[in-house]
Amino acid sequence: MNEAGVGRASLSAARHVVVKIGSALLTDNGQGLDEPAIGRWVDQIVELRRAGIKVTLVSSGAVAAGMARLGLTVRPESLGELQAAAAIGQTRLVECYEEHFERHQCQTAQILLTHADLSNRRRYLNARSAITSLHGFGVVPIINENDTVVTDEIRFGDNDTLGALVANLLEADALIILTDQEGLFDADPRRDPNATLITEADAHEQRLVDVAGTGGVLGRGGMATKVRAARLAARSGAQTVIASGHQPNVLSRVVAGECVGTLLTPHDAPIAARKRWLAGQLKSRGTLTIDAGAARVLAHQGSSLLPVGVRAVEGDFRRGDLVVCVDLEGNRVAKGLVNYDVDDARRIMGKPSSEIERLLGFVEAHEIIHRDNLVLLDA
Ligand SMILES: Nc1ncnc2c1ncn2[C@@H]1O[C@H](COP(=O)(O)OP(=O)(O)O)[C@@H](O)[C@H]1O
Ligand SMILES: N[C@@H](CCC(=O)OP(=O)(O)O)C(=O)O
Repeated sequence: MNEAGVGRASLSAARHVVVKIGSALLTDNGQGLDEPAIGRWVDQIVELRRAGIKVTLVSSGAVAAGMARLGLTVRPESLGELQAAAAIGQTRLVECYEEHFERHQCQTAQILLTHADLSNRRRYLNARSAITSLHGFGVVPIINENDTVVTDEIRFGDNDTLGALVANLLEADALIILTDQEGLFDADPRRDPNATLITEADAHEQRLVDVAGTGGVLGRGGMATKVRAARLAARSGAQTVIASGHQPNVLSRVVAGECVGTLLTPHDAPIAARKRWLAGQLKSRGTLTIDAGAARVLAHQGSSLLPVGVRAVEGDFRRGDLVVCVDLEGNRVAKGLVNYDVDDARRIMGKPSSEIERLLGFVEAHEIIHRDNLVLLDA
């Protein structure tokens, strides 16, 4: 266990885990769902629940199941056909889980989320309270991306990212990513037979990004999105384990603290819930260019951003929207919720806060972004 209270041993204290099962694993050689394997994961999830651990499942497999039902052997390229395949497959996917959970008299619920659901604070909180209520009823939530309504610009695409954001949303202790490999290797084992397994690392180590490659034919993101997911999950203090879903009793073994797969740990204390929500946001509505002094106090003193530190304003945003702060060289420094509409922000930029009233006729706040609504970005 390290100074942040993480490590294999602490996994045995986990009370809520998010389990993500990837496409590469769920499909039986590309021939539809591997239903017996799904049955085995369900048995393991039920085991965890009997041990008093809440489990939220993030499952891929809709497109793969839909392809099998449509008799397609190649993943469709057109968005419409992919969405159709997902719509057909999602019902089969959830039905399959339901049949297996019913063997244990355990109920399930389907939740389909889009990026917009997690980027709008109200919808985010609604999703959280619905999932929390499901756990209160003893039901296992099964989450997937709502593939039939998303377009390329607004999709998570891979379910690793979705799993991490769900771990943030629910403040889960761990994100367990089950895939078709034993874990993260120091090279893609499908290409390099000498690749060795990384058993444990800080999620933020640069070497992880260097070794994580893309996915296979059925999976979307490969290891690159799993490492990114571990970093996102770390923001709410969750540890991530990447492990093979083919290993017998993998879930119980991970939660028992056994050395299976790759453990990626957070190195910082969890940040406030609101900041975690901010950290998960992908779409910004504008950019504030800030001077060197402002960049310094944001990064080193945890200060709010005042209008006086803003040099330029771009975009089309309203009060409350998410904007990115860049320094004079264009490096992304922070993102946060802005207190003024774009035109007002332009009028007050570079000015002391004491002049806001004279310039606008009202004062919404002295800061252009309050530090509670601001999160720093990794360099
Ligand atoms: N360094 C690495 N270690 C392990 N697997 C890797 C690595 N780099 C790339 N991969 C590939 O990532 C694949 C798993 O990702 P992906 O196909 O997206 O699966 P999933 O659908 O389970 O998310 C593996 O089959 C493997 O070939
Ligand atoms: N939402 C998609 C899953 C996307 C996907 O395959 O993601 P991943 O399992 O992370 O490679 C589906 O259900 O087909």
